Amino acid sequence: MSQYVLLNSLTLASVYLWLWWHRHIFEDIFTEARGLALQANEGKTVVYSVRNFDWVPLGVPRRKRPLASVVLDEGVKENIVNDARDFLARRQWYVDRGIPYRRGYLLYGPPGSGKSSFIQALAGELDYSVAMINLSEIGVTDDKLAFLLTKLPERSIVLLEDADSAFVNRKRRDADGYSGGTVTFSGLLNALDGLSAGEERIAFLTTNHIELLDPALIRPGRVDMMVRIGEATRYQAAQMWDRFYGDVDQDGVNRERFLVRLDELGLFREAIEGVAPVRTSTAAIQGLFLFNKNDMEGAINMAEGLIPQKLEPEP
Ligand SMILES: Nc1ncnc2c1ncn2[C@@H]1O[C@H](COP(=O)(O)OP(=O)(O)OP(=O)(O)O)[C@@H](O)[C@H]1O
Repeated sequence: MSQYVLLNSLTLASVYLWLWWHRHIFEDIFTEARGLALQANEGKTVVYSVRNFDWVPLGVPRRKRPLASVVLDEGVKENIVNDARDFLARRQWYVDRGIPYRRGYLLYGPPGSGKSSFIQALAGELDYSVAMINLSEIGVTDDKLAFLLTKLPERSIVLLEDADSAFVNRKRRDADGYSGGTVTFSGLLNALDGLSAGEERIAFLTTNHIELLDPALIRPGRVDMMVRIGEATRYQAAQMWDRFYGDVDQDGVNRERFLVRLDELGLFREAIEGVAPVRTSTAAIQGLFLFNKNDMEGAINMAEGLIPQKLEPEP
């Protein structure tokens, strides 16, 4: 029996010795696995969403969206991209002054104007992932938000969608003491600058309802830059045309016809007192061009469809 125990101990000792001797193999395996994972995600943007109390990749990593594919009004994209780049280059500046290394952006405007698309493209450009939370979702409570922000995936931009819902919830909570299992105003502020906020972070908040937000949000570190991403402008319509038909409309004659048609429809006219201006979204223009792939004439003829129609009530 004792011989058996001795043999077992010797075997165990030699296994440990072998493992210790070859410990670099495991380091190599981990390094290689990490390298392979990085390689697999090269040229891709990982988008994380929340499942229970964790960040999980949403589907497979997407091919990086080129910044050029998001058409914002003149200079808007460049301003934000330059600001983010400048922030990333100034880490030491923040450290030296003991300032939390954080930057916050608020993008607001109507649906379908390219806010989310731009954030995804920016993440790709900076080689970051996107960690996305929809604040209007039931179940995303203050505690959960705070917890999730303590464990953001490495090199990720945090995207807080529907920021206005935190303010709507505050009103609801003030009225009946119940927040309905969603994030409150103080929960959002804590997430942005409380202990859970972490030392290092780029956050984007988006909303369709700027009028519901509280000015307390606009403080350095919480929101440093506010940008309206609005309805399509003439400049954007022209740029989008070129992206879709530029190779077949090299002299731009049809682009001009398209823009004149939009002018006739009153799309870019200034608001006149008492009359709401007619506007359309960049998403709608993209839809029109997708429907008329390789068919410029079709796109011009169907331009009227860009004007939002009022839904008639059912009889
Ligand atoms: N400015 C734009 N440039 C390029 N594509 C756009 C633009 N705006 C909208 N799109 C297209 O329309 C669709 C919706 O856009 P996106 O989700 O980015 O809009 P959003 O402003 O974030 O909307 P929401 O406020 O409803 O979240 C996407 O397919 C996107 O490619």
